[in-house]
Amino acid sequence: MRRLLVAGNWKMYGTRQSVESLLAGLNQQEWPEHVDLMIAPPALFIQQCREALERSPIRLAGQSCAAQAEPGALTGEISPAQLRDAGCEYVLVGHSERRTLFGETDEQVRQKFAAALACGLRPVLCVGETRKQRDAGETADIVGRQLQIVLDAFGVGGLAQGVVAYEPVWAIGTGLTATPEQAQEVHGMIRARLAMLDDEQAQCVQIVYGGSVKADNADALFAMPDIDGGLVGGASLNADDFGAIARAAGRV
Ligand SMILES: O=C[C@H](O)COP(=O)(O)O
Repeated sequence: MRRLLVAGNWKMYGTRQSVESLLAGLNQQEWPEHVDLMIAPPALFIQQCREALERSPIRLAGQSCAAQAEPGALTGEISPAQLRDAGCEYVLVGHSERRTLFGETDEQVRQKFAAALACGLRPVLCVGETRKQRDAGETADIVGRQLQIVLDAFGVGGLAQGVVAYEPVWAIGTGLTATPEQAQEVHGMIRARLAMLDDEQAQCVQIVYGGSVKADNADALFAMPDIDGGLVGGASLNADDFGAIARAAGRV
């Protein structure tokens, strides 16, 4: 039986003060047992989060990382080794905002996935199609290609050391959530694709959904057989909402 993961991606939001009050709110929540919890704050706040969440089940993640594990002259980058050293256990790779706004390629995503694994981090591989691609019936091809680049290098076993996050780009930050059925269709397709290569490992891979997950749609999404939790953006900036989403995962 797979555990569910509820992950918060704070993106480029927060000040020291707002983070302090968000962390205080998170520490007042009742967290469900048997659910993995993680937040990805801006790197500047990782230390602050680590200290405040010392006694919390919430684990930490980087929002991205450099494509190499070794130190180097890469101004502005953060290596996966540095994230690990700072107390992170996860790192997002290939978030659609990195792909579309910063031009990250599949090859760079593969390198980041590799570098994260080499440093003992669990990479969260983000995949998903745009509205235009969905309307053109290309969802399976796009998501399949984004997965394949990692599968070619590491197989299903390598992917199982991380997490897959299906995030339809058209549902991110738009309030337009994929219906549970739409999301399940893609999650099921991903699982089937992995199962063709290695059924045993495929059943172990956590596939989480991201795209306007809220307290009031989380139950329906998490009830789907191949939706193993959520990658939550906007709603993770409110401690009560994030807590409610985590408790929805606890009810599965
Ligand atoms: O990483 C999180 C996703 O981009 C979803 O963001 P959202 O919940 O604000 O739509």
